[in-house]
Amino acid sequence: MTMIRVAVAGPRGRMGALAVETMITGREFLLVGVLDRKMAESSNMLAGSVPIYTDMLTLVDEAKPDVLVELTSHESVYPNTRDAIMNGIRPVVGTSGLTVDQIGKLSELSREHGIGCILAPNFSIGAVLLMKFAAMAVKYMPDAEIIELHHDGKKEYPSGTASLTARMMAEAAGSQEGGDAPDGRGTDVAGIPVHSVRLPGLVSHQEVLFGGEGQLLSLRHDSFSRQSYMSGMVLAVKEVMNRDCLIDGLDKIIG
Ligand SMILES: NC(=O)C1=CN([C@@H]2O[C@H](COP(=O)(O)OP(=O)(O)OC[C@H]3O[C@@H](n4cnc5c(N)ncnc54)[C@H](OP(=O)(O)O)[C@@H]3O)[C@@H](O)[C@H]2O)C=CC1
Ligand SMILES: O=C(O)C1=N[C@H](C(=O)O)C[C@H](O)C1
Repeated sequence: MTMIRVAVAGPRGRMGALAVETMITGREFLLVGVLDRKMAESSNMLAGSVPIYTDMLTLVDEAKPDVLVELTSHESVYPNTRDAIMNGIRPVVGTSGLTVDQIGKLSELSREHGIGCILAPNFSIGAVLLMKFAAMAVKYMPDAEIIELHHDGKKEYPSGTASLTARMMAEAAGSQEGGDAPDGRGTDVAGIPVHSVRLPGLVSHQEVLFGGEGQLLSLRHDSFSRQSYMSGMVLAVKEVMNRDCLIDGLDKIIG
């Protein structure tokens, strides 16, 4: 069996640490390096044998990964993903915060280089299904708002999941222009108000509410543990090897 050579960016983070564990234990994968801008002073190895790199070019030259699992921050995700594609490494991007414009540029770059890239703002199957159900429901109940609720350590808002959900809903409703959400009531994403809650005790939760005359439809997904993301991540790392362009969302992979 040929193993997929994987590198993880952001290995000290909540998600990155779990991704490292998953890639080390997965029999199909070989974790060949991690990208960490603040290398530990005491060691240049993670788990005793995985090299820690502080820059992408050295990682590319020395570790030769097939895939980069990107789990850093909204500031680093675009340059890391761009540099990976330009160096022939297939990115699997879990990090939130890419703008529509950046996604467009990455898509072009990916096609130009014939390098697969998967953007997966949420790796959990339940959240992906919620997005698909929301896109289905909005055609019949167009008055909708999104509430995303996360742990208080989350820096960015709205969440990547809520942003993709709103974009999928707008596309399904044929209203990609946006700009309809009233000022002061959440963030307008593609015309859909998104409300962001950050509280201790929460992990990751999302509700999409659809209002109609005398009725309310609520679609909700809860991740109680980050383990909920790992099977989707494994799927994306395998799947990106077979792609030659950018895929925006795991929903396009699960069909
Ligand atoms: N797709 C999905 O299913 C999920 C996605 N996420 C997303 O993943 C991202 C990370 O989340 P989480 O792990 O909770 O965040 P954390 O803040 O816990 O971890 C992010 C890590 O990335 C590091 N980092 C930042 N910039 C760089 C860089 N340029 N190179 C290397 N490392 C860097 C940070 O370290 P430092 O700043 O100290 O250098 C930190 O250790 C977020 O955008 C979040 O929304 C989270 C959960 C699920
Ligand atoms: O930061 C998190 O925790 C999460 N981030 C992703 C997002 O921004 O949607 C995915 C999930 O919601 C957890």
